[in-house]
Amino acid sequence: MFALDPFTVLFTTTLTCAVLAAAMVSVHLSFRREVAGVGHWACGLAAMVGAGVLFLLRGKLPDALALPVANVCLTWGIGLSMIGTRRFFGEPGGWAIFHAAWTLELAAILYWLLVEPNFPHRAAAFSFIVSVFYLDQLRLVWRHRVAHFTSWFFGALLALQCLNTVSRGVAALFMEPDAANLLRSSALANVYLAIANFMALLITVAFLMLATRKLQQILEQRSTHDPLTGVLNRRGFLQFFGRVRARQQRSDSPLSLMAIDLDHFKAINDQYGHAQGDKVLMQVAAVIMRSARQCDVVARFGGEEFVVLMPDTTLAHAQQLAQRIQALLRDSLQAGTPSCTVSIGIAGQHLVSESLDSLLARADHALYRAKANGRNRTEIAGPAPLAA
Ligand SMILES: Nc1nc2c(ncn2[C@@H]2O[C@H](COP(=O)(O)OP(=O)(O)OP(=O)(O)O)[C@@H](O)[C@H]2O)c(=O)[nH]1
Repeated sequence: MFALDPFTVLFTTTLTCAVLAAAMVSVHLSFRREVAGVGHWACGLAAMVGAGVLFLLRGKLPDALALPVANVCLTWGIGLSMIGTRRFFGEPGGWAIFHAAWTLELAAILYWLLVEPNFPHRAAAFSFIVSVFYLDQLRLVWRHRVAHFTSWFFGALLALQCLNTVSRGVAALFMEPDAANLLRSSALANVYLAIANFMALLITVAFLMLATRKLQQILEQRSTHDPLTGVLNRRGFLQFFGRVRARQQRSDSPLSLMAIDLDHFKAINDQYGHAQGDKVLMQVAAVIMRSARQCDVVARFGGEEFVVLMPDTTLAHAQQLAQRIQALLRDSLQAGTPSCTVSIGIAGQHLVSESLDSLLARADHALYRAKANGRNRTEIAGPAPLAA
């Protein structure tokens, strides 16, 4: 049977936790607004380092002091990672469980260390208490599960760790008294130590993988969306256009494109200020989104111009949508918000070979006509020249 030296394992685990805590602090400082919960994880790891140091100093400090403080630090560490995971998934609370757990742990250790010394009961109490933290995180991962490796990896590790701690608690209560004592080289203590050592590393890495994936999704979203209105930007629009175009070429269905421009927007900015102008832009974007169907692609092409790509849509249907946007904009004016109208140009793609540039140019041309003809109106573009 292989035997692990408990002190060496404890030392490497403590060192690993310290390195991971530093990594978490760095991630937290760089992306605290984008990814929540990393700061709690960093504090949790720091608490675990404190616990590790105290366990390593056993013999040099009185047990009556070192053991209760080390156990409470460890409970804080695991509890804080639970709070961090909750924050990550956007769930508030968890502090009631956290405070109840560490107070219970402190009471249990003081009682079974000083009043009625009993190591198995101490080990069982700690194991069952921290299992609650792992179970809670497992519940969160299940509730927010996504079909991605990181989600399953984190969940599987939490389940394994939960099983590991519960088994140690059960073993402490029902097997020979020293079976769960990590400082004796029993088979169970070896297995528990080996798993717990890797888990501290793996669970933290799994959480970092979740955080990195979230960050990647946020950055992707930022590179393809307009930050003010939340609709697609030009880059995001081009990506969608490629997909819509491929589908359309297969089905040979009609496709329409609408260019929308706010009327006299400069006057709104000048009269009410830039902040009010921004609010108007957001309101117009919301109205367009509300009017469009789920399959339509809405984008802001900079300034006060929006574009809507409508797959499977004839010019007649696109015109109805334009009317709906103008009516909704009239009705949705809020008290205190400057009134605003839009001019719209629509182009229908008759030739599948017509390029996006040509389609946009025709819609823009129709839009200029709408402006020239008095604004707050819709104009339809003429057919594409055959060369396009
Ligand atoms: N508040 C705000 N204003 C913007 C933004 N982007 C562009 N603008 C302003 O939009 C205005 C556009 O003015 P113009 O191109 O003259 O158009 P307009 O006043 O709407 O006139 P017409 O289009 O002819 O009806 C400028 O004053 C820009 O400063 C933005 O993100 N927020």
